[in-house]
Amino acid sequence: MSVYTDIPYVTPPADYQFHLGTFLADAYERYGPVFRSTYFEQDVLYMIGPEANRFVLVSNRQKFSNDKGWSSIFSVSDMFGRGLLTMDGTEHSQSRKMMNPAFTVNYMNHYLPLMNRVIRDYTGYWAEVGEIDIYEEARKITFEIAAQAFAGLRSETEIAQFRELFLRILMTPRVVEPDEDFETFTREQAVKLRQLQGELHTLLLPKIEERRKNPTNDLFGLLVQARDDQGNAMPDEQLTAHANILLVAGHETSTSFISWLLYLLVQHPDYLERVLAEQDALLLPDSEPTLEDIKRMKVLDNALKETERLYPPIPNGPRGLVEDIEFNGYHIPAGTLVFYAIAASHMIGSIFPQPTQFDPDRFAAPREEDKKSPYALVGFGGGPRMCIGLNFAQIEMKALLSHLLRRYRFDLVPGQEIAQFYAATGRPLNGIRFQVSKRA
Ligand code: HEM
Repeated sequence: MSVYTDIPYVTPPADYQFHLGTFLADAYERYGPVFRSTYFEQDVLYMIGPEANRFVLVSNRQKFSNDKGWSSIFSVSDMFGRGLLTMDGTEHSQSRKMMNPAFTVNYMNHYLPLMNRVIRDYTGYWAEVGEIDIYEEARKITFEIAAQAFAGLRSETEIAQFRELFLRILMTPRVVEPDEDFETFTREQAVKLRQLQGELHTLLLPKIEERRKNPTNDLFGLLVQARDDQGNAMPDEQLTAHANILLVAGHETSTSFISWLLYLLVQHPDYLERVLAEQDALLLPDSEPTLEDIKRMKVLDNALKETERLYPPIPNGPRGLVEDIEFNGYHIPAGTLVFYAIAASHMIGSIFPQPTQFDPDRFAAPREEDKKSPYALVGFGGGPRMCIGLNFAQIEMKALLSHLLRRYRFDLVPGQEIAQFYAATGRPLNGIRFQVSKRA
């Protein structure tokens, strides 16, 4: 058994945040499924490929802490409190059990009318505007849907206030403190953050009170009524932290995903034709998709999977190791910061041939490349901690694309520099601009 320091160290190129997946997949070909590197000036251990993903997400998952991953490198708990993404152990499994019923496919019938309404309100005028940045526009839509669905906010003023507070929290810069070797918040910033969190909490408290008096069956209502195995309700702080984390995890990721999905379809007109044929067969031009329609959109489904593979909004799943492990002949000590590498796993040529090519049919029978290698496609994570918002996100994205593609024609505005940039999440760095006209 080799020791930790024997694990190869791979120096990232200066522009690695622009081609994280291919850079790491090349290193995987040279060094195998485990190597050390640096991300955001912090030492990390990459674990790559289906076996590594299964090891982290399923077979040895108790030895990996989400909180020591997400909160140590990206300060998620400092910014938004402890929600599902950053909990561990029993605290996590109890909360997840309480929330699961609000995220099943069939429960999506509760959210679909809201999604359709927000989509229609925000996109109805696009042909008149003529040019849009899909990243900017999709963010407005996903934020509004998430604020209404997860935090019960209704009025424009409340949602605007909420968005403003969120942005101020997300924009609080982290620095490298003299006594630390990684980025963190200064004491002053920590005080400011607590104040902003207090304001978020104050905004949500009346929503909690309303739901205590008059139970509702939206997600926030279900959380307010939920009881753990001992019959205890969640404290207010816990309820707001959950709502905040759902909003953070839920809108940024979908915004980036929608932008790349539209971009890829417009760049591949032959496949777009097939998506349009499917839409026209299922729906009239002005009708709104039902859950049953959405479940039947198989051609669009495969385009979603290919977008997940090529542009996963979360490039790595960070974990703090809480027990020593042995992996691939190495002894890895507790305390190591591990990334299970999502974007890189998707670029392994022996699993996904010609991995940089857009080819949604790789997911159709008989090829089904993802099914032949379980845990190779992990854009939504995997195992018991797989993204709880998977159904919500997929239905929201398919409803939006269905709405847009049946009504509009999209052409890329020429001369733009289009690039994916990865930090904690990925996004098209300069947005993606389209000319929009009514579909003939
Ligand atoms: C395209 C959209 C989305 C993508 C690509 C995505 C991706 C992911 C990934 C990769 C994970 C696992 C992270 C890890 O293992 O460390 C995750 C977890 C999570 N996601 Fe999503 N997500 C999306 C949408 C959403 C939505 C809409 C919600 C809102 C409900 C959401 C809420 C969460 C939560 C709460 C977790 C933590 C689950 C747990 O640990 O039990 N996500 N997501």
